[in-house]
Amino acid sequence: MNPVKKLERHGQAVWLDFLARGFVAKGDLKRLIEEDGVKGVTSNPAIFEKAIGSSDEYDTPIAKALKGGDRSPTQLFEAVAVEDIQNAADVLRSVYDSCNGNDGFVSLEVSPYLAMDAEGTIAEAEQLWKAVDRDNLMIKVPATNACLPAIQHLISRGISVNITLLFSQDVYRQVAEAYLAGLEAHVAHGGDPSHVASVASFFVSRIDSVVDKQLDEKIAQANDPTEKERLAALKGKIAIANAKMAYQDYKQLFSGERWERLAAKGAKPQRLLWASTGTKNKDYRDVLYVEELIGPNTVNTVPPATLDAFRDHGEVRDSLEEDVDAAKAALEELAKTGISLDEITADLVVDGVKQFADAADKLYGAVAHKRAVVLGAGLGQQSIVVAADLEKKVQAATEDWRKAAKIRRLWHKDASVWTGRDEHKWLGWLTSAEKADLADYEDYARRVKGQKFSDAVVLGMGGSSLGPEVFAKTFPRKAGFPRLHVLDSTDPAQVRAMEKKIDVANTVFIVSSKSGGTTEPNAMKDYFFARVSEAIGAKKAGHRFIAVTDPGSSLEKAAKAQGFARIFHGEPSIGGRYSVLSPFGLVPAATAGIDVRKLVTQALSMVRSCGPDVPPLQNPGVQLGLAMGLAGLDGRDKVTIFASPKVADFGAWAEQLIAESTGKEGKGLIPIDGEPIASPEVYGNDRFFVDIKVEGDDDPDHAANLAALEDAGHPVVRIVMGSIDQLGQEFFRFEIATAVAGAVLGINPFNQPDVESAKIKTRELTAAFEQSGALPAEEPVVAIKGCELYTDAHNAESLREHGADGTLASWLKAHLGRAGDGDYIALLGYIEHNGANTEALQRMRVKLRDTKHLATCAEFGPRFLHSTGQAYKGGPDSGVFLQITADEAQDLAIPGQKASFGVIKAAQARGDFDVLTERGRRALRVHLKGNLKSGLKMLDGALTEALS
Ligand SMILES: O=C(CO)[C@@H](O)[C@H](O)[C@H](O)[C@H](O)COP(=O)(O)O
Ligand SMILES: O=C[C@H](O)COP(=O)(O)O
Repeated sequence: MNPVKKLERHGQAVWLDFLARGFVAKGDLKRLIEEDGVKGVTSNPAIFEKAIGSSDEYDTPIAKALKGGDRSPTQLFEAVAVEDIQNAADVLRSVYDSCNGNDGFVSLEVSPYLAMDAEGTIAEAEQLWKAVDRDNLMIKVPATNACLPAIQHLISRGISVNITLLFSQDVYRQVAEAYLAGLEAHVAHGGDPSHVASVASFFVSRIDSVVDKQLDEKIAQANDPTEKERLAALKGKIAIANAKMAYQDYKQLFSGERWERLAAKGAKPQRLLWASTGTKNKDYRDVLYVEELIGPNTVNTVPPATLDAFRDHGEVRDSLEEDVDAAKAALEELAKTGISLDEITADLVVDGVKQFADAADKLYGAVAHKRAVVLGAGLGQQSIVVAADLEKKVQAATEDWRKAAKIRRLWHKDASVWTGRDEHKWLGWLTSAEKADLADYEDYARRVKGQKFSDAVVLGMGGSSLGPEVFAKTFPRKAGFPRLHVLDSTDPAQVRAMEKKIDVANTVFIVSSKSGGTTEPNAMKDYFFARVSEAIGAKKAGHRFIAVTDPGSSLEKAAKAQGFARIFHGEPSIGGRYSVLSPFGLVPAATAGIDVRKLVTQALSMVRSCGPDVPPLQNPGVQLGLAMGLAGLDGRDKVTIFASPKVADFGAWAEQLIAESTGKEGKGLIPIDGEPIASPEVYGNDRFFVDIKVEGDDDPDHAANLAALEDAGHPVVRIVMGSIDQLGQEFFRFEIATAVAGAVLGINPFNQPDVESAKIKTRELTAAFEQSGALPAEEPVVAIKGCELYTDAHNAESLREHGADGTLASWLKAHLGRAGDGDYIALLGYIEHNGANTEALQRMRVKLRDTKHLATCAEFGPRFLHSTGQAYKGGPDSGVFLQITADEAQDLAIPGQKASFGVIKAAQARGDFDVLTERGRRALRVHLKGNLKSGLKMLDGALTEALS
């Protein structure tokens, strides 16, 4: 008779420690049931990893699962695993029925990531139990300290449990106790225990692997041949002895009064299941861990190779209760050698969890990859090319992030991923897209459309304006909806220009401020509220205003008092620069008629791609963040962003995110946005290039330049969006990447301490104005025809030492001469942000870059104060700043305020400059007198001279 089948007569059930889709589908499982009397199947993360990860067998089922809509790797894995388990359970159903529910089980394990989390284990076990929905299912739960209560709880709910990763006799007793107590609770709640089954999976061969190794070490150290022999005699014996002793416990635990009470109600004993029974040591019989553990009411789950071997040459005898005394003696003998089985078994649990987590990482990585292949262009594509040394660092960090489960910890809001301060309070953005109330946005959009507004203007700064600005500039105007504009300035000319651009009587204003207390949006609100009141009457003016602000802010109070049409609440656990996929971005988007449902649905695909279940290697956000952060640590800290015409404004949003998040404590990344691409000679070795384009935005010259940069050894990241509808994906990719880069740099990416200090300085200056009617007087270090130069004594002295005298060019030359390798030069213009002025600054920055071969920034104040300003003040001391201010051609009063827009802007420029100089930064202010256009021309000329 087939030896496998013979085991049945000895009361032992053979289960198969293997599962794969085709194996069940092609009838192989059925054959083993019929021919070998196999009575069950066990699966574990390693088994699924082999089945799914190492074959293409699951490509079609995964693609099919994705047809119904995108899903996370966990959901995809569960979909295919549940189907596999159901199929196996259905094949085993006849066994289950013929054994009266005492056998014929198939086991599915909860995620090994939850091995230390009882609540998570319970939730997942209950969900899997429901999803598989088969009587002959067992949910596998590890026998960790944390999960013992979960075992008891699940049993008490009538869920059949296979307890896995069991090595020690002591823990086994606790597991049996959990089962008994769980059954008692089940009965107490009126449950029928005859429907509950359980096995305790006692791992065998792994014990010998470790014990034998330690014995070998001792044998090598021993001098006495008898001692060597004594030690050698224990090799290959301990795992079996340990299992035999556990079986003796089993007999005790499942007899006696307590048990009889449960048995009388139909309870089944929790059988011991021998797991890890494939022979690892080639010197041992390949059927060792089957032959030596045969006994009634037990299970042995064997891998296919062991099953084949046993069928071929296995010998059956009642071995489990043979020589129990010898087993006991072997364990005592082992203790005398100084090898601690308790320590070994405790370590094996930890190691077992790790092994399964490693397998799960591989499994989820494979599923994530298959998902990405199926989604194809539905997901923004990313490629990262870096030089070999940086690549090695990225690889090492990827492995470190995997081992330390950092992406899961990030999603679980574990502040220790960063500095361990209050980062956990600022992670609301991880789930903001998922929580978006799409029906409400759609309803709101319909109402906006109904009003037939000509324009919509967002009044806000930084995090409250840069996202909406990308929407406004990326999406074409939607018929029937207002044209979306953004105003983020206190520059009088800019405010006036916006007023001219719109039909004030027919415009909806979105006042956006998380804190509600920011100076600029409040000033802009007061200004336009007065203009609208003039146009349509004070009573109705509020109907044209919407507020987006965090609950309870001063803006909310004002909005209520002024009768705003609607107040949308932001989420206080989201910092401004991470808020674009929350009402701060989505309200303006909906106002402009952008399909918010599509935007969010698309964004969620990237959320899933960067999710906790996507290991670092396959996680695009983590990969980008690691590369960016590690390049930064290597001195390539100028993250230079090229954005193709269709998403040209993306860099302005990304630079705030990167600069404000990372630029602090003297560390950080300096984003460089808007520099036109050039050939490699003009760049230093401090660049990290990120190129983002929309499919179809092809420019062969740009592509050739980028390829040349890559060839020259610069790190180059290429991101290709399938369409502008994928914009939300890119917002999220960069958010995760920035958070990851922040962790690499060792800073808190969610605060902005130096933005606050400039705000304080500005408030002090405007308060002085309110009191005296003028800003405190200041003396230029030199007044030249057409301009005045300002700086602090320290900078002035240094500049004079470097040759600054009576001409603008000499001061510029001295100032720029202080910039060396690895530095950047920033032009900070407190002037109208318009086409002509942008062109003027761009001309100057390109000249600077091409002559000095340094990175350059061209920014407009006060907008950049809420963005890159953080890094300029708080980041690395590598900036050389040229602030540009100008006479106000025509100031603009703010209704109800003493200070005008011009005064506030001047105070902001001075506050900004004071903080820069107080921090010892290299800074010079040029104040242009008279006509701005001529002033900028003069500055350009002086710069050319200074650079010649
Ligand atoms: O726990 C059960 C069954 O309950 C098994 O699936 C168990 O995970 C496997 O037997 C082991 O993981 C296999 O271990 P090993 O042979 O790799 O040491
Ligand atoms: O980036 C954020 C800006 O400083 C604006 O802040 P706020 O939304 O609280 O007005």
